[in-house]
Amino acid sequence: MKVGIILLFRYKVFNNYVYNIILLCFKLINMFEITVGVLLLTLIVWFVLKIQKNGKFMKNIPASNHYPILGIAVDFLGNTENILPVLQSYINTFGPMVKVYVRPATFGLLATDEKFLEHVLSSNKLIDKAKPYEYLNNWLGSGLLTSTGDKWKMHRRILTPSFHFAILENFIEIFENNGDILIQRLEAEIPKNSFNIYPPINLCALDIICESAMGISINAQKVETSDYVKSVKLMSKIAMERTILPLPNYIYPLTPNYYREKKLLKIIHSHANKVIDRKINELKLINNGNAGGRIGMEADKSKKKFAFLDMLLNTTLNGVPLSHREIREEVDTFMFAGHDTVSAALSFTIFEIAKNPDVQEKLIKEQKRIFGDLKSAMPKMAHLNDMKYLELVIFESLRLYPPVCFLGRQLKEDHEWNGHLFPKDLNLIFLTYDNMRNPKYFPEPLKFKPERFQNKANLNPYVYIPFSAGPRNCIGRKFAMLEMKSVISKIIRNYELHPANPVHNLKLVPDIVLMSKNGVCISIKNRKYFFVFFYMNNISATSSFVYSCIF
Ligand code: HEM
Repeated sequence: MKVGIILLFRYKVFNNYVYNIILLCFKLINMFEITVGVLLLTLIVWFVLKIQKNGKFMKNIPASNHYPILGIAVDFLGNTENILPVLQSYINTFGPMVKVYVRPATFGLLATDEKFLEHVLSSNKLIDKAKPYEYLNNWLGSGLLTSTGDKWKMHRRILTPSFHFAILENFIEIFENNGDILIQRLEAEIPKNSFNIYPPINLCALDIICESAMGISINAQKVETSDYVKSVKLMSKIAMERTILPLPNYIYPLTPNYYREKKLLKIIHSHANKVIDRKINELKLINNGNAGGRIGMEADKSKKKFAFLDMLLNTTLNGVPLSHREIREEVDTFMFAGHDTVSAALSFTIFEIAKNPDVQEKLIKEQKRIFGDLKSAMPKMAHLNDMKYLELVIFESLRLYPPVCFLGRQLKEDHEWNGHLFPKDLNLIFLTYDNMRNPKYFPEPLKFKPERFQNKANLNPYVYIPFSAGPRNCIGRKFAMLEMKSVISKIIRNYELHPANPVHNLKLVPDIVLMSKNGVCISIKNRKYFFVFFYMNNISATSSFVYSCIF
């Protein structure tokens, strides 16, 4: 072709100018070919070296089936509904530790081995979160859930006192008041044979986290502006979709999810900013002596027991207050972690109570023992602590439907354990959902049996870990337990819970937090009360043991 062009030039078909342009094009094409060649060669060398290096590690650990380039992503078929069954099938087929190929020449380790879980989760060194947590970065930044190293340590130390017993005790009134609004809203559902309990509970949990931890009432249950709630759901879904199809970050901006995420983040961040601004204004008023004390903040400043957002706004590190961005990242983190997990746990627990009349009957006897016939009693901390059977019911629900189904860590250096050598950068995925359904520890694992928690022999602290374990366990676990007890106690004192008609089967999807794709449907009737007192002393004693094991 080149010769043809030279001949055309000779016979004056082209002038000099055109000839130079054509030659330049050829040079560019040559350069492009060389560059592509070099890149391909580098890729092949990288691939071979990586495979050789990988060969050193995890030699005796079986690998799941995988496909070229896409790895195990093909098994998920792009649908988050397939995540749990697919991962469980790997564990069932290959055992409690499985190598899973996530990208060409890059594998992760899927594990349910409780000894390995204990080794990693109890470590003060292995605290870095796995790569997929990065997909939350645009949303949660480096808040407590996603951060690591010194920043995480510092923030965990600052925030731990805001979940102190004395602070939580003040929150009970908030749980109760918002529970009352929920009870009123549920009245409209009485005539229905089936309704989804998740949305009203979700709004109630959002009101509770905003009013307690943030100290700001947003009245989500009354005004029903659920843009924030909807955006959180979609953001979680997007992050999970990115996890099962891990495209390189530079390709992400070419996908529709990138643009969806941008819109959602605007809504979510502006919600967090509004909460912070309102709080700052309120603090200014208080400092000017124009407002009284608030729930969630101890009157005596010297005791330094502030609720969460007061704590963040009052904190200085080396004399410098936290930046607005740092505060917003923590507000986003706690708002999400504090309402979505609890909404899931509450809905699934209520679903199971509705399905199991014997469990409901025992719960009611316990409520009557504590409150007599008082539907509208306002529980105090002592009452909530006394709800031992309800505690067992919540434990059992968290076992079957753990709002957080897996935990992830990344190794920052090569690591040896039990004769296995694990490479630096390896992502570890712990499928705790499967641990808590393991028949070895929980016979008849799919049955809802709260009494199983009376038997302490069943409780390996690294098998039953709905709130994780070790230094990175859930900071809000006591808050969550109290909130759930308060809300469930109120619901069952006011309503009889029944299964939906037609029967509703959950479709579980781990969109970061476990959800049911088709809702959590039940039906309710007004509860008719009879004056009966009942004592359940034996249940009280054993469940105290379970409680002390977990907390
Ligand atoms: C039933 C309710 C809840 C469940 C099942 C739950 C579960 C968990 C789990 C499993 C983790 C570890 C996550 C990981 O390692 O990736 C975690 C961490 C966390 N949770 Fe919860 N949680 C609940 C409620 C709450 C509440 C109410 C709050 C706040 C008020 C909260 C705030 C957090 C935070 C900030 C972290 C990160 C802690 C750290 O890394 O230091 N959670 N939670």
